Amino acid sequence: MILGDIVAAKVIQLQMEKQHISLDGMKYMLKNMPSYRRYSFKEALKRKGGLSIIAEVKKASPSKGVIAAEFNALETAKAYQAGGADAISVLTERRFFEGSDQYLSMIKSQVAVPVLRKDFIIDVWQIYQSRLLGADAILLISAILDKTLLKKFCIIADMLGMDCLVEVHNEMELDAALEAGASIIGINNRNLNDFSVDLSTTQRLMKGIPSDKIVVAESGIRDADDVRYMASLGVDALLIGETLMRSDCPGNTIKQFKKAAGGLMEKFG
Ligand SMILES: O=C(O)c1ccccc1NCC(=O)[C@H](O)[C@H](O)COP(=O)(O)O
Repeated sequence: MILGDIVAAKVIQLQMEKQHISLDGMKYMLKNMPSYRRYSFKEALKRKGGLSIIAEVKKASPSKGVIAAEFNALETAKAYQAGGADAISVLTERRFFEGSDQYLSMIKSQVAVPVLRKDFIIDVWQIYQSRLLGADAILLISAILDKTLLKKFCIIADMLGMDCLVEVHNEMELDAALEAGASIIGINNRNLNDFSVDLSTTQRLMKGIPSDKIVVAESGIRDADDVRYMASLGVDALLIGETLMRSDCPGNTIKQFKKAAGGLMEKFG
């Protein structure tokens, strides 16, 4: 029950972090600090004749352990940008992914594409914190938020000028995301409870998503064939972590993937 473990650890972490800075303290800082340059995550994902790629900075994961032993978050993000990534996802969760809030701030200050904060958001405090760290967008996981919270979190993020990628893995979670008014839906091909990956999850759930939504296929994309498969389903964007982290030249891999998707779109329109 890994998702439950991650959330339980997050509750404890938040109890400690909130002792250092209150929600009001964060609101004060947001009002008084100079704003960073913002980039629209949503605009970056809209199809411009090809699939958009969200490239993920991911040192480790619960399913794979350490993915990148020689890890440099900033250099990885710069390589992603150089390869044409449309947005960069930064895992900030510490215990299970070896992420860091500092990676997000550092990357935000050095790249000129939208930055997504990838964490397990369960509290309003984290939404304000994401904004302070420099996020252009945040991940909201439907499986760990009830409908009311999901809607409330989307509204707060919007108020703070951030987009939400609302992640779903089944029909029930998709209904909740749509009810919450999500405009960017992430279909996670990985079951977060048993780690199994099935790319046909995207194919199945795509059918229930209205055409005005932006769809991101997440997890398990390994090669150009997977990219072509996703492009054939009509998704707008791909979220890719492990494959890029393991690549000797992630920039080239992004270029190859974009070419693979572009070729298919030219062929089928
Ligand atoms: O990646 C995991 O093992 C994992 C386990 C439990 C909860 C979340 C998990 N991953 C988060 C993600 O959604 C992925 O990092 C992201 O979609 C990229 O996936 P991949 O390309 O397969 O690295």
